Amino acid sequence: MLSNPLTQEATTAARIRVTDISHRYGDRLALNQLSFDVRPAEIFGLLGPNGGGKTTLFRLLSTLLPLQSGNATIADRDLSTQAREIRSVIGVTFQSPSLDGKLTVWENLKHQAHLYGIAGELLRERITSVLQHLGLTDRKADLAESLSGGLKRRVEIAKGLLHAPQVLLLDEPSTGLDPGARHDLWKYLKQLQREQGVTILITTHLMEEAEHCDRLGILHQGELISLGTPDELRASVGGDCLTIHAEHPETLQNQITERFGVTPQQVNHSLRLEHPRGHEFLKDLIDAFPEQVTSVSLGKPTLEDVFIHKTGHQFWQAEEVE
Ligand SMILES: Nc1ncnc2c1ncn2[C@@H]1O[C@H](COP(=O)(O)OP(=O)(O)OP(=O)(O)O)[C@@H](O)[C@H]1O
Repeated sequence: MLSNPLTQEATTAARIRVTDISHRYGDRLALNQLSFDVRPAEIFGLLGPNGGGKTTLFRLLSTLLPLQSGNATIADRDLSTQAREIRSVIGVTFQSPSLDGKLTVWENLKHQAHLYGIAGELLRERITSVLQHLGLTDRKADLAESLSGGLKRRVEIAKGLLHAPQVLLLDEPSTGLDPGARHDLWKYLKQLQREQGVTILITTHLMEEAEHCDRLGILHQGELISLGTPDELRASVGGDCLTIHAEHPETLQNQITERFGVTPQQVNHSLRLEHPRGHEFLKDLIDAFPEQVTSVSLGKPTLEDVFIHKTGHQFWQAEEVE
């Protein structure tokens, strides 16, 4: 169905290249000098709390918003001068539903194919192929409105794949899906990547979704604050993470600094500390302040810890203050 991944590999090392992109809405700087590459057949996630700038970047890359500053290429086409060509090599799935509930799955796909000038035997071939790849063949005659949320999302993705794009852009693909449907969706995305060499860029504010990506860029207040594989990002946090609860966190923060020469971060109403040997430090901490410490948790760093490490905010707290 889709073009051969080997021929795609030959063209360039970056399937998407973003260089120094900034974007303003009036006085508000929504994106600040973003630069990153997405490699061929990679699943790349843009992770960030609401308001971080994901949707703005997504709209720029999907050619819905004109570039104000910086540049980008997708499959070697220039975003500012070749938007039409880019539209022919990308498939886009937006957050908002786009299916016509009164039409069948097949009819929804047929109308989408017509938009790309696909008709006749090719149309039948393409629809049959995407239905098969997305496990939808036995639902082709069902009305879209009768499908579960997970199946609808799959049909949305099928629409984006009809013209055999090299690059798939997915805005918050798991939002509103139950865990089973999320699991299925990821199975299909990985299959697309593996078998068809499709490059996939997703935006997400879900940590568990980010874990599925080959690499991640973490966006906070319009800036790319971290870039790497989930393992690399976690390794960037020094050692174990301790979260310490106390009745008077500020007082305890000062006492810990005086006693141990390290200053925990205050995050919400708790204290947070990274330590290379967390279990040993935990014991020393309890021995030193048995009355003040009400509870402590110790764990290996998570992506949430990466976010706190870089910003001093909890992920969800960052969403609320935006
Ligand atoms: N049309 C607009 N006019 C003014 N400000 C905007 C507009 N769209 C977005 N913004 C602002 O730009 C910043 C980035 O928004 P954006 O929607 O790109 O973030 P996001 O990470 O996608 O968040 P969400 O998941 O909530 O959509 C936010 O501060 C937002 O309020």
